[in-house]
This record gives sequence, C-alpha cells and structure tokens, in this order.
Amino acid sequence: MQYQDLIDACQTEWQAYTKHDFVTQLAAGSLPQESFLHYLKQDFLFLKQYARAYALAVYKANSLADMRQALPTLNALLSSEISHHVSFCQDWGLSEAQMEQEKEDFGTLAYTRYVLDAGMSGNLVDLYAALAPCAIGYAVIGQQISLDPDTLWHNNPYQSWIELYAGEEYQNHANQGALYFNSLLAEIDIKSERGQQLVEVFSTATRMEIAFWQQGLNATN
Ligand SMILES: Cc1ncc(CN)c(N)n1
Repeated sequence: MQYQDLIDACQTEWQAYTKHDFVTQLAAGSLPQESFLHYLKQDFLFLKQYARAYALAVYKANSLADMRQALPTLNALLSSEISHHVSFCQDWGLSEAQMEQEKEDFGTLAYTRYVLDAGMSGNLVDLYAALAPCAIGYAVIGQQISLDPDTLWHNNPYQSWIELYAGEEYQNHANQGALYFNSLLAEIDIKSERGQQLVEVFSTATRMEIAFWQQGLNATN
C-alpha cells in the first residue's frame, strides 16, 4: 500500500480534518484571535512532544538508513517550525518562557501521548502511521489554502502561519517524508491484518487532529 490508501480508508475523518472550520476561518482571516492564540500555545507544546516522537524514530530504527531519515525532520521541527511558533508568539506578546509555562490541554496530551505510545508499543511503521497525519495533513492544508481564491493574503493576521505551511521548505520536507513512509508501507497489503492495524493508527491520529482544531475553536466559548 501507499500512504494515499490510508487517507482513502478514512476519508470522512480526513475531510473533517483538512477542511475543518478552524482552517477555513484562518484562511479567511476571520478566526477569533483567542482561538488562534490558544491553538498556537498548544501547538508549541504539541511540537515539543512531536519532536520527541521523531527522536523515538531514531531509537526504533534498525538500519542506519532509517536512523538518518528521522534526523532532518527532528532538526526542521526544532530549528524551523517551533522557532516560527516562538517568534509568532512573541509578535503577540508571549515569550518562549511563558509558553513553556503553559499547561497542556487535554487534546494536546491525548494526541501526543497517543503518538508516543503507538511508537513505544509498536514498531517503526506504527510510529510513522501515527506521525503521518500531522506532517502530510498540514502540507495538504497549506497547499489547499494557497490555491483557494477565498484565501485572504493581505491583512490576514495569520499570513505568517499560511506562508509557513504553504511554503516550499515545509512542502518539500513533507513530500520527502511521505515518500519515505511509502517505502515502509510498500510490502504491506492494506487488506491484511497488519494493514488494518495501520489504518486504525492513522485514522485515530487523524481524529486527534480534528480534536486539536476544535480545541482551538472552543477557546472562545
Ligand atoms: C497539531 C499539529 N499537527 C500538525 C502540525 C504540522 N507539523 C502541527 N504543527 N500541529
């Protein structure tokens, strides 16, 4: 199978994730600031745990080639994506130290610990099946927003977020990761018991992404 087969196997959840109201409102620039800030602070905490999961991918790898695969993503998370969140939060008056003090919301806790557990209790492919909706989904969302004529590009308070995920660096990186994930999946039949286990992991992580957006939207209530 290929990663697209996993997406096809949970289309309802995938559509709910990539076309969530949070995404639509962010692209239109109409997302309440409170929602975005809550999301951004939680995403900072999310990405710290997510980086740990990529470190786990090094530990779980048997070959040197697999070890080397995880490293560029770990580096990109720490040096690019998290740094972007830190500087973005600074623009909104929040320091890195303040973000470190934030408490993890339940959706953040559930999602990140689910990913780490999938990797700890399973093998490298289980771990990547739990990691993939995050990396691939944001690339899909970034591209979708950048092609949508309804996207507000100027005077959108969230322009920097859009540029990060629609940008070449993130897109290329996600694409390389997706190709590597395909190589891990190549010998597995989606209809087999193993294939169905991976569908379960991938679709659960996708449901966690939906809950993560909703957690941001709920911050205004
Ligand atoms: C919750 C979540 N999912 C995915 C991404 C993209 N790496 C992110 N920053 N945050």
